Amino acid sequence: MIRIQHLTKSVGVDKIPVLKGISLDFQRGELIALVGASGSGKSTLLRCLALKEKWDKGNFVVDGQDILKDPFAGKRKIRREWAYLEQNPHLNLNRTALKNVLIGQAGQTPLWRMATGMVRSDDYMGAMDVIEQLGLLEKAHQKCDKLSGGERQRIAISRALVHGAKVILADEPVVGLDPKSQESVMETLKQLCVEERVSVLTVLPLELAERYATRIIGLSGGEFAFDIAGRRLTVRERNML
Ligand SMILES: Nc1ncnc2c1ncn2[C@@H]1O[C@H](COP(=O)(O)OP(=O)(O)OP(=O)(O)O)[C@@H](O)[C@H]1O
Repeated sequence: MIRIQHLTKSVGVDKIPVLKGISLDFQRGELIALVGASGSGKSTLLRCLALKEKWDKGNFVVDGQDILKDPFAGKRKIRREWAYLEQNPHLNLNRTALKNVLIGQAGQTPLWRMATGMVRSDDYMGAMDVIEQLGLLEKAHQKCDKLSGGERQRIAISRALVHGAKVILADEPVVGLDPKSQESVMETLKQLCVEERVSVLTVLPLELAERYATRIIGLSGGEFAFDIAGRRLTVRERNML
């Protein structure tokens, strides 16, 4: 289980508070959508959870391990087991989809492997299995510059899974994609939650949140406005954002 308690974060020289005491528990297999107005703190929350931003205060416990108490061990666990997906995934466009999946990102892979691109044959089989599971088998040997936005996002998801992600943090993973690609990325994330018990915490537009998420959290001014499961938002909740 993942437990976040009283996460606070302020930014800039004036120490403007962006997250004001966020507390959240979540379990394996949940697909949680974060919704909220621009500037409400959604990206900052994901970046704090990915340990890409320093927390001002708060507790962060994952599978019983206190992540902030021993920052070295904590960072290692989060880097190994949590994947942070950005709107435009960082892929090496001159390499094939398969190579991108195999080689991984900084922090997941030894530097020599990133530089040389050398991989073991066992790893090939595992990566191809995941690529097939995500419906991209025929694209595996294509260079990433030939892939669509949705395919690139699914390659980034494959890469996260091959490198052992148990939790995926995704910041607007479908922004700029056509409706069909949006659907394929969202179906992929949903399938991972149901079948592989991966947890996904993602910033989404409201309509996709209502369609795909098992839980919707509304953020307003750095605080949770609501946290609902198994239903659509009421008019009152929509007005809170
Ligand atoms: N490093 C920083 N320095 C100054 N202000 C920052 C910094 N990082 C974030 N902010 C401010 O904090 C607030 C929250 O930003 P954040 O990116 O988390 O919002 P968001 O909800 O993800 O917005 P959007 O939907 O527009 O991406 C914004 O007002 C932003 O300008």
